[in-house]
Amino acid sequence: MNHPSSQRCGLIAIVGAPNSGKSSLINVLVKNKVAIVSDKPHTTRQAVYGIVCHEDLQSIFIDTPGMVLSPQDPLQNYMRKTARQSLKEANISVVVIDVDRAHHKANRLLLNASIQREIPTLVVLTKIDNWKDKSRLLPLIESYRDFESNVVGFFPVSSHTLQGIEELELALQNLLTPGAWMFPADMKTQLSFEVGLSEITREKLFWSLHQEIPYRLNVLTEKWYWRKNKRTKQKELWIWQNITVEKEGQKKLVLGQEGRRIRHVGLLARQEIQSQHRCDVHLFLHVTINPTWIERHYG
Ligand SMILES: Nc1nc2c(ncn2[C@@H]2O[C@H](COP(=O)(O)OP(=O)(O)OP(=O)(O)O)[C@@H](O)[C@H]2O)c(=O)[nH]1
Repeated sequence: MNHPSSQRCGLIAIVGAPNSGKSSLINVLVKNKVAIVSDKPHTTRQAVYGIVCHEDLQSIFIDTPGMVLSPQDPLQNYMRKTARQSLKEANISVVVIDVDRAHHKANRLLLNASIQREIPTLVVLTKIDNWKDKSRLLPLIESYRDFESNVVGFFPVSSHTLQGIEELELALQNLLTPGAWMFPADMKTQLSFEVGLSEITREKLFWSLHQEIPYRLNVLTEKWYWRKNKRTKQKELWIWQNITVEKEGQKKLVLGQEGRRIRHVGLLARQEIQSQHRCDVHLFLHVTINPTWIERHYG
């Protein structure tokens, strides 16, 4: 690590409407998968830190849950509070706007909240790979003209093609202020090992299930340990996870016909954990019903 006196550091909140592309952006900025991604809203439930160190600089990106305008249950309430809290803690904010949903009410709400905090605010217009005709971007930026004098700038990007990412990285690095690093140089996220494992399985469930059900379930890593295989002498990771749903019908959907869906989810999760930890993985998934898990967890 460099000498603390030359270090610069910053907590950068990534906020935006649900499904706007916040987690995808963080993964690209961190150059590591720290946050799970899916095409369903409310994939991110808690603040996830993605930490990047470069020369004297440490950027700590906070992935936040999509801004819920009218919370319908304690989980959505918790998600809304988490997004607001992250904005309070941060010293830089990035408001992520999906170009195809540029006028989502959350965008202006978050821009106002960030500007009120008097922290540098960047507007990221993401998913520009979806637009062949880039001249459409100008009228979009124009429609946010009233914020122009209060924001650092508008940054059109794509987390898929990486277009515009370098410009965004440079702008963010220039905003980091002198201060000792908050995390060790080799740390990529604050999530614990077992929460990271649960998130991988939750992502595969989000991919595999239809709109509403993924949101109504939870994954908990109940037990895990490393073991050395006596025959191969290689280390293995053994994991037991519990998937909680609210109703019998949801359990049936998670299991799928003759258990096909849960086996597929298990296979995808196992493959990702194996490639992350470069070892054999044994993953056991169990589904239980608890009609009040959301109230118990978040109420
Ligand atoms: N075409 C395109 N799709 C993107 C881009 N960034 C994200 N997506 C897609 O948009 C969807 C949502 O992405 P996420 O990164 O999970 O969005 P999020 O804002 O973190 O979502 P929540 O946590 O649910 O609020 C996924 O299907 C992504 O693959 C992009 O730059 N281009």
